Amino acid sequence: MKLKFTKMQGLGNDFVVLDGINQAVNLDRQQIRRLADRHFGIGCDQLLLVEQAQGQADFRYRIFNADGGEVEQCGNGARCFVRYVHDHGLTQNSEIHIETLSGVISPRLENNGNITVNMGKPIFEPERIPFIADQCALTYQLELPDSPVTICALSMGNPHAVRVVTDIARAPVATEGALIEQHRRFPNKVNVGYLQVIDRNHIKLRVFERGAGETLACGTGACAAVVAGVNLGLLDRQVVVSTQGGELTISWQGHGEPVWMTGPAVTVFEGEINL
Ligand SMILES: N[C@@H](CCC[C@H](N)C(=O)O)C(=O)O
Repeated sequence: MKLKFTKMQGLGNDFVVLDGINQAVNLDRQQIRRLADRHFGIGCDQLLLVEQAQGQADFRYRIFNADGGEVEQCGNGARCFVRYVHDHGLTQNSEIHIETLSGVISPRLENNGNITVNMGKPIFEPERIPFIADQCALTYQLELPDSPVTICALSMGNPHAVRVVTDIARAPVATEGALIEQHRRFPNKVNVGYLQVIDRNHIKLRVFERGAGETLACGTGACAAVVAGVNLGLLDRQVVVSTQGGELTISWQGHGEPVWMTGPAVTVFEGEINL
Protein backbone atom coordinates (compact mmCIF):
# COMPACT_ATOMS: atom_id res chain seq x y z
CA MET A 1 0.00 0.00 0.00
CA LYS A 2 1.29 3.49 -0.92
CA LEU A 3 0.22 6.42 1.23
CA LYS A 4 0.60 10.15 0.57
CA PHE A 5 1.51 12.00 3.75
CA THR A 6 2.40 15.45 5.03
CA LYS A 7 4.90 15.98 7.82
CA MET A 8 3.91 18.90 10.06
CA GLN A 9 4.88 20.44 13.37
CA GLY A 10 3.42 22.76 15.98
CA LEU A 11 6.20 24.04 18.26
CA GLY A 12 8.25 20.97 17.44
CA ASN A 13 5.47 18.56 18.45
CA ASP A 14 5.52 16.68 15.15
CA PHE A 15 2.87 14.90 13.13
CA VAL A 16 2.33 12.68 10.13
CA VAL A 17 -0.93 13.86 8.58
CA LEU A 18 -2.90 11.56 6.27
CA ASP A 19 -5.81 12.52 4.06
CA GLY A 20 -8.37 9.79 4.67
CA ILE A 21 -10.92 11.51 2.41
CA ASN A 22 -9.08 11.26 -0.92
CA GLN A 23 -7.18 8.03 -0.23
CA ALA A 24 -8.17 4.85 1.59
CA VAL A 25 -6.43 4.70 4.96
CA ASN A 26 -6.90 1.64 7.10
CA LEU A 27 -3.98 1.24 9.45
CA ASP A 28 -3.47 -1.21 12.29
CA ARG A 29 -1.49 -0.42 15.43
CA GLN A 30 1.73 -1.92 14.04
CA GLN A 31 1.57 0.17 10.87
CA ILE A 32 1.00 3.37 12.86
CA ARG A 33 3.99 2.55 15.07
CA ARG A 34 6.08 2.02 11.95
CA LEU A 35 5.06 5.33 10.37
CA ALA A 36 5.87 7.08 13.68
CA ASP A 37 9.24 5.36 14.07
CA ARG A 38 12.12 7.82 13.62
CA HIS A 39 14.47 5.16 12.21
CA PHE A 40 12.25 2.80 10.23
CA GLY A 41 9.43 5.20 9.28
CA ILE A 42 8.74 8.93 8.81
CA GLY A 43 8.89 9.79 12.50
CA CYS A 44 6.33 11.68 14.58
CA ASP A 45 4.85 12.10 18.05
CA GLN A 46 1.32 11.62 16.70
CA LEU A 47 -0.34 10.52 13.48
CA LEU A 48 -3.36 12.63 12.45
CA LEU A 49 -6.07 11.36 10.16
CA VAL A 50 -8.39 13.70 8.24
CA GLU A 51 -11.79 12.08 7.62
CA GLN A 52 -15.31 13.08 6.55
CA ALA A 53 -17.41 14.22 9.51
CA GLN A 54 -20.02 11.78 10.71
CA GLY A 55 -22.32 14.55 12.04
CA GLN A 56 -22.76 18.28 11.30
CA ALA A 57 -19.10 19.28 11.63
CA ASP A 58 -16.76 20.00 8.68
CA PHE A 59 -14.32 17.15 9.30
CA ARG A 60 -13.53 14.27 11.60
CA TYR A 61 -10.09 14.43 13.24
CA ARG A 62 -8.56 11.19 14.52
CA ILE A 63 -5.39 11.16 16.61
CA PHE A 64 -2.98 8.28 17.22
CA ASN A 65 -0.01 8.41 19.58
CA ALA A 66 3.38 7.10 18.40
CA ASP A 67 2.64 3.87 20.32
CA GLY A 68 -0.34 3.28 18.00
CA GLY A 69 -3.09 4.03 20.54
CA GLU A 70 -6.00 6.25 19.46
CA VAL A 71 -6.64 9.22 21.77
CA GLU A 72 -9.28 11.85 22.32
CA GLN A 73 -7.56 15.19 21.78
CA CYS A 74 -4.40 16.94 20.58
CA GLY A 75 -3.99 20.72 20.71
CA ASN A 76 -0.90 21.24 18.54
CA GLY A 77 -2.38 18.71 16.13
CA ALA A 78 -5.63 20.70 15.92
CA ARG A 79 -3.71 23.72 14.62
CA CYS A 80 -1.83 21.56 12.10
CA PHE A 81 -5.14 20.00 11.05
CA VAL A 82 -6.51 23.46 10.13
CA ARG A 83 -3.36 24.43 8.23
CA TYR A 84 -3.54 21.06 6.39
CA VAL A 85 -7.18 21.27 5.27
CA HIS A 86 -6.60 24.84 4.04
CA ASP A 87 -3.36 24.14 2.22
CA HIS A 88 -4.87 21.05 0.56
CA GLY A 89 -7.98 22.91 -0.62
CA LEU A 90 -10.35 20.82 1.51
CA THR A 91 -11.99 23.99 2.86
CA GLN A 92 -11.92 27.74 2.32
CA ASN A 93 -13.52 28.60 5.68
CA SER A 94 -11.27 30.30 8.19
CA GLU A 95 -13.29 28.87 11.10
CA ILE A 96 -14.05 25.15 10.96
CA HIS A 97 -15.71 22.63 13.25
CA ILE A 98 -14.02 19.30 13.72
CA GLU A 99 -15.21 16.13 15.42
CA THR A 100 -12.83 14.49 17.84
CA LEU A 101 -13.31 11.56 20.20
CA SER A 102 -13.97 14.10 22.97
CA GLY A 103 -16.45 16.28 21.07
CA VAL A 104 -16.40 19.08 18.50
CA ILE A 105 -13.64 21.71 18.63
CA SER A 106 -13.60 24.92 16.59
CA PRO A 107 -10.26 26.24 15.34
CA ARG A 108 -9.88 29.53 13.48
CA LEU A 109 -7.14 30.55 11.06
CA GLU A 110 -5.97 34.10 11.92
CA ASN A 111 -4.82 36.67 9.33
CA ASN A 112 -1.24 36.45 10.63
CA GLY A 113 -1.14 32.68 9.97
CA ASN A 114 -1.49 31.68 13.62
CA ILE A 115 -4.37 29.43 14.60
CA THR A 116 -6.67 29.93 17.57
CA VAL A 117 -8.57 26.94 18.91
CA ASN A 118 -11.50 26.80 21.29
CA MET A 119 -10.33 23.68 23.16
CA GLY A 120 -13.55 23.27 25.14
CA LYS A 121 -14.14 23.37 28.89
CA PRO A 122 -11.74 21.67 31.29
CA ILE A 123 -13.19 18.74 33.22
CA PHE A 124 -12.43 18.27 36.90
CA GLU A 125 -14.78 15.45 38.03
CA PRO A 126 -12.40 12.54 38.77
CA GLU A 127 -14.62 9.91 37.12
CA ARG A 128 -14.69 11.93 33.88
CA ILE A 129 -10.87 12.40 33.69
CA PRO A 130 -10.73 9.39 34.53
CA PHE A 131 -8.87 9.45 37.86
CA ILE A 132 -9.51 7.37 40.97
CA ALA A 133 -10.23 9.70 43.90
CA ASP A 134 -12.85 9.91 46.68
CA GLN A 135 -13.85 13.45 45.73
CA CYS A 136 -13.01 16.34 43.45
CA ALA A 137 -10.14 18.45 44.85
CA LEU A 138 -7.75 21.20 43.79
CA THR A 139 -4.74 18.95 44.40
CA TYR A 140 -4.23 15.26 45.10
CA GLN A 141 -1.46 13.28 46.73
CA LEU A 142 -0.30 10.54 44.39
CA GLU A 143 1.60 7.60 45.85
CA LEU A 144 4.90 6.84 44.05
CA PRO A 145 7.55 4.24 45.03
CA ASP A 146 9.85 6.78 46.77
CA SER A 147 7.47 9.35 48.21
CA PRO A 148 4.06 10.84 47.36
CA VAL A 149 3.84 13.82 44.99
CA THR A 150 1.24 16.58 44.71
CA ILE A 151 -0.64 16.85 41.42
CA CYS A 152 -3.59 18.64 39.88
CA ALA A 153 -5.71 16.30 37.75
CA LEU A 154 -8.02 17.39 34.95
CA SER A 155 -9.13 16.55 31.45
CA MET A 156 -8.89 18.73 28.35
CA GLY A 157 -10.75 15.98 26.50
CA ASN A 158 -7.66 13.89 27.29
CA PRO A 159 -6.30 13.24 30.80
CA HIS A 160 -3.61 15.42 32.41
CA ALA A 161 -1.68 15.45 35.67
CA VAL A 162 0.08 18.75 36.41
CA ARG A 163 3.00 19.24 38.81
CA VAL A 164 4.33 22.64 39.89
CA VAL A 165 8.13 22.77 40.08
CA THR A 166 10.67 25.49 40.93
CA ASP A 167 13.31 24.55 38.33
CA ILE A 168 11.99 23.16 35.05
CA ALA A 169 15.47 22.17 33.84
CA ARG A 170 15.80 19.75 36.75
CA ALA A 171 12.23 18.40 36.70
CA PRO A 172 12.19 14.56 36.65
CA VAL A 173 10.14 14.49 33.43
CA ALA A 174 11.43 11.20 31.97
CA THR A 175 11.62 9.21 35.23
CA GLU A 176 8.74 10.41 37.42
CA GLY A 177 6.67 11.35 34.35
CA ALA A 178 6.83 7.75 33.12
CA LEU A 179 5.70 6.46 36.54
CA ILE A 180 2.76 8.86 36.74
CA GLU A 181 1.77 8.14 33.10
CA GLN A 182 1.17 4.49 34.05
CA HIS A 183 -0.20 5.09 37.58
CA ARG A 184 -3.03 2.75 38.63
CA ARG A 185 -5.17 5.75 39.65
CA PHE A 186 -5.30 6.85 35.98
CA PRO A 187 -7.10 3.91 34.37
CA ASN A 188 -6.58 5.30 30.83
CA LYS A 189 -3.03 6.49 31.63
CA VAL A 190 -2.22 10.20 31.66
CA ASN A 191 -0.14 13.03 30.19
CA VAL A 192 2.15 14.55 32.83
CA GLY A 193 3.02 18.26 32.77
CA TYR A 194 5.74 20.03 34.77
CA LEU A 195 5.12 23.76 35.15
CA GLN A 196 7.39 26.49 36.45
CA VAL A 197 5.85 29.88 37.11
CA ILE A 198 7.94 32.75 35.73
CA ASP A 199 5.33 35.38 36.56
CA ARG A 200 1.52 35.55 36.64
CA ASN A 201 1.37 35.72 32.83
CA HIS A 202 4.24 33.44 31.88
CA ILE A 203 5.12 29.81 32.61
CA LYS A 204 7.64 27.29 31.37
CA LEU A 205 6.31 23.81 30.65
CA ARG A 206 7.61 20.33 29.86
CA VAL A 207 5.26 17.41 29.24
CA PHE A 208 5.73 13.66 29.34
CA GLU A 209 3.04 12.64 26.91
CA ARG A 210 1.02 9.46 27.24
CA GLY A 211 2.00 7.11 24.44
CA ALA A 212 4.83 9.31 23.13
CA GLY A 213 7.24 10.27 25.95
CA GLU A 214 8.54 13.80 26.43
CA THR A 215 7.72 15.99 23.43
CA LEU A 216 8.97 19.49 22.57
CA ALA A 217 5.49 20.87 23.28
CA CYS A 218 1.98 19.69 24.14
CA GLY A 219 -1.02 21.91 23.35
CA THR A 220 -3.55 20.25 25.64
CA GLY A 221 -0.77 20.06 28.25
CA ALA A 222 -0.34 23.84 27.99
CA CYS A 223 -4.12 24.32 28.43
CA ALA A 224 -4.16 21.96 31.44
CA ALA A 225 -1.14 23.66 33.04
CA VAL A 226 -2.69 27.14 32.75
CA VAL A 227 -6.03 25.91 34.12
CA ALA A 228 -4.23 24.25 37.06
CA GLY A 229 -2.13 27.39 37.66
CA VAL A 230 -5.22 29.65 37.62
CA ASN A 231 -7.06 27.33 40.01
CA LEU A 232 -4.06 27.36 42.36
CA GLY A 233 -4.08 31.18 42.34
CA LEU A 234 -0.65 31.34 40.68
CA LEU A 235 -1.66 32.74 37.28
CA ASP A 236 -3.79 35.39 35.62
CA ARG A 237 -6.25 34.41 32.92
CA GLN A 238 -4.00 34.95 29.90
CA VAL A 239 -0.64 33.23 29.97
CA VAL A 240 2.30 32.74 27.60
CA VAL A 241 3.51 29.16 27.82
CA SER A 242 7.17 28.63 26.89
CA THR A 243 7.90 25.10 25.77
CA GLN A 244 11.12 23.65 24.42
CA GLY A 245 9.70 24.13 20.91
CA GLY A 246 8.34 27.69 21.24
CA GLU A 247 5.49 29.71 22.70
CA LEU A 248 1.73 29.32 22.95
CA THR A 249 -0.79 31.80 24.31
CA ILE A 250 -3.48 30.26 26.49
CA SER A 251 -6.46 32.04 28.00
CA TRP A 252 -9.17 30.81 30.32
CA GLN A 253 -11.85 32.97 31.96
CA GLY A 254 -12.59 30.44 34.69
CA HIS A 255 -14.98 27.62 35.58
CA GLY A 256 -17.66 26.87 33.00
CA GLU A 257 -15.64 28.64 30.28
CA PRO A 258 -13.64 27.10 27.42
CA VAL A 259 -9.86 27.31 27.12
CA TRP A 260 -8.45 29.20 24.11
CA MET A 261 -5.11 28.33 22.59
CA THR A 262 -3.21 30.37 19.96
CA GLY A 263 -0.04 29.31 18.19
CA PRO A 264 1.60 28.33 14.90
CA ALA A 265 1.34 25.28 12.63
CA VAL A 266 3.95 24.50 9.99
CA THR A 267 4.29 22.08 7.07
CA VAL A 268 7.75 20.49 6.99
CA PHE A 269 7.62 18.25 3.89
CA GLU A 270 5.32 16.01 1.86
CA GLY A 271 5.91 12.54 0.50
CA GLU A 272 4.70 9.06 -0.26
CA ILE A 273 5.55 5.92 1.69
CA ASN A 274 5.20 2.19 1.00
CA LEU A 275 3.63 0.23 3.82
N1 LIG B 1 0.63 16.49 21.63
C1 LIG B 1 -0.69 16.66 21.96
C2 LIG B 1 -1.40 15.61 22.76
C3 LIG B 1 -1.42 14.26 22.04
C4 LIG B 1 -2.20 13.19 22.75
C5 LIG B 1 -1.65 12.83 24.10
N2 LIG B 1 -0.33 12.24 24.03
C6 LIG B 1 -2.60 11.85 24.81
O1 LIG B 1 -2.31 10.64 24.86
O2 LIG B 1 -3.63 12.29 25.31
C7 LIG B 1 -1.17 18.07 22.18
O3 LIG B 1 -0.59 18.96 21.55
O4 LIG B 1 -2.16 18.27 22.88
